[in-house]
Amino acid sequence: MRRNWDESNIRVRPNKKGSRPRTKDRPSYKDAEIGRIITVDRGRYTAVVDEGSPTERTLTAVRAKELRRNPVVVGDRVALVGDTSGQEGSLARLVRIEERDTVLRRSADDTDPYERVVVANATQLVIVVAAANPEPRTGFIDRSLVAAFDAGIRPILCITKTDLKHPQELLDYFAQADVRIVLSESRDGRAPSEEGSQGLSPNLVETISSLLEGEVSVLLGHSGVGKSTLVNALTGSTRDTGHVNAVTGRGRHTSSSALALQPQDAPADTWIIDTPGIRSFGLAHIPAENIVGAFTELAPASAGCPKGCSHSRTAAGCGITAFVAEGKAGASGPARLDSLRKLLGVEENPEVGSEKELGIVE
Ligand SMILES: Nc1nc2c(ncn2[C@@H]2O[C@H](COP(=O)(O)OP(=O)(O)OP(=O)(O)O)[C@@H](O)[C@H]2O)c(=O)[nH]1
Ligand SMILES: [Zn+2]
Repeated sequence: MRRNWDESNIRVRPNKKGSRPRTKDRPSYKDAEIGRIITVDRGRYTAVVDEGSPTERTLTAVRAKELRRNPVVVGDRVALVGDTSGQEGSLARLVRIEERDTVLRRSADDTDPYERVVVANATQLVIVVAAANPEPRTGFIDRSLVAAFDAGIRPILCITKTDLKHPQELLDYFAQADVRIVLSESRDGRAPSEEGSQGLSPNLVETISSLLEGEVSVLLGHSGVGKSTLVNALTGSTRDTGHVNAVTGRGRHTSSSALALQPQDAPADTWIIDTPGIRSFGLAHIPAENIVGAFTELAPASAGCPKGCSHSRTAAGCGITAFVAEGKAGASGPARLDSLRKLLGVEENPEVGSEKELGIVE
């Protein structure tokens, strides 16, 4: 059964005439201020109101009863009432979640379709992997691409540590796929955390910054790939203190699973959402056609499949299988199709098919 935590699941019962509920059931909160949620921490929400205006404030809020069980997540735009001064000790009341443009979701794993909203209103998913140390895993990247496709947000693959190794295999693997790839490396080939290292070059940081400008970008990556290095270079903050407008005074590693940061000198609508608690996406809630759809170079070939085709190795008349066999998906076609089958759960060889790398933590 598909269960949603999304607000779309909560329906307001129409009154007898079938019209909208009476006004008295729908407080309008005309004086409410609209803010963006930047952290969620044990029932306390941190929001920035009036982004980019001279009166920009970061404030703490608690949810109002009328929100019922609707989760409020990082990236949400919310209506706030009560004490919205943002002064120390002040507490606002969060009374409404504005309609979301996008919703990035995940399941706990690939079998339990119980899904959660990870981040709202993101426009890009930046998948960060290292060229080496740790070795990149295409399965993880493909899985993340599926999550982005399902959410309708643009994926960007950022390959770090290219000073250690040129990521030729990865570039070949994604040669036919519709995904933007950015390479990042430290200037002098030394780990940026090393004493005396020159870190990332200003040009590189500028290139990446321009990709993020005006976007709400979710950064996702395994531990050690250089995500903090990147976030720090982009936001001008230092590790563990990376923050926004220096107002909340909280470190990066709160118990929250995501945190929105604002790069220095970026337009007010530019946000980077770091996801320290999320290592990968379970895909159980995603329909098969969206898993196929994320494999952009293979998906069109599914038009030639019989109805309900599993796209497995033995599926009769599978258009994708034929497309790849004819070499039309390029040299990486067979490897991409193997990966697609794993994510679809139709890989006959369980040795290959088991994807036990999820390691999702909260
Ligand atoms: N050679 C090289 N090392 C890098 C590069 N980027 C990051 N590193 C090093 O890789 C190590 C991990 O980088 P972090 O930025 O802490 O990685 P992270 O992904 O944030 O890891 P967690 O904080 O564990 O989530 C550090 O020693 C960095 O200095 C790079 O481009 N080249
Ligand atoms: Zn097929």
